[in-house]
Amino acid sequence: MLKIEGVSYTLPDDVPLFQNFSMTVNNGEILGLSGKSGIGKTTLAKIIAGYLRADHGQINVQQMKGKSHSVQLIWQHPEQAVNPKWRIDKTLEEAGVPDQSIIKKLNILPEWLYRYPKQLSGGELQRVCIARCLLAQPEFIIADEITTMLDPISQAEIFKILTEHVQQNKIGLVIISHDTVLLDNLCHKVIDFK
Ligand SMILES: Nc1ncnc2c1ncn2[C@@H]1O[C@H](COP(=O)(O)OP(=O)(O)OP(=O)(O)O)[C@@H](O)[C@H]1O
Repeated sequence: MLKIEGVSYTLPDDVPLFQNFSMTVNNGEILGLSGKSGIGKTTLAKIIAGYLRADHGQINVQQMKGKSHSVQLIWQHPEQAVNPKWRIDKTLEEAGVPDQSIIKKLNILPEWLYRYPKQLSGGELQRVCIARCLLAQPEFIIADEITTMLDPISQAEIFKILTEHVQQNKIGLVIISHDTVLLDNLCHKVIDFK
């Protein structure tokens, strides 16, 4: 279980962004998080994944597998989430267990492995980032507007793969999106972050 309790965050210029936010994500649960632009969804995602520290409150992960990187964030902009000097094979090797079934499921072509990130399209690179996340065998995944650069068919494919994988592996998934229809279709529960 991932428990977020009473989390508050203040921006560097002393403006409070959000206060006393709580939510719980169970293993195998798919939870949607919507809310207007600039309200703080990405900031909350960074706090949950450990990239930012909250002013107050707690993030508790009750681990089933006891792994150190139990919460993984999939970023909105994949080109900002990878080392531009590493070829794709190195990025994937660093992630963890080299599970070829995940690479295949995400349609990552063998020829991509020897390229650098800028030699892939945004959508192709996002598939690599999703594979990297799954290879790390997280217990919880935060997917922050991960398909904004994809056409509707690719978007549906990506979410089908991701939601099937999390259900099969009892991973908790938080999908952050402005697309409330998408969230209603995919999630067990949707929270309006306001
Ligand atoms: N380092 C920073 N310094 C100052 N303000 C920041 C910083 N990072 C984010 N902000 C501000 O915090 C607010 C929340 O940003 P955040 O990216 O979390 O919003 P969001 O809800 O994810 O938005 P969107 O839906 O547009 O992606 C925004 O107004 C943004 O300008």
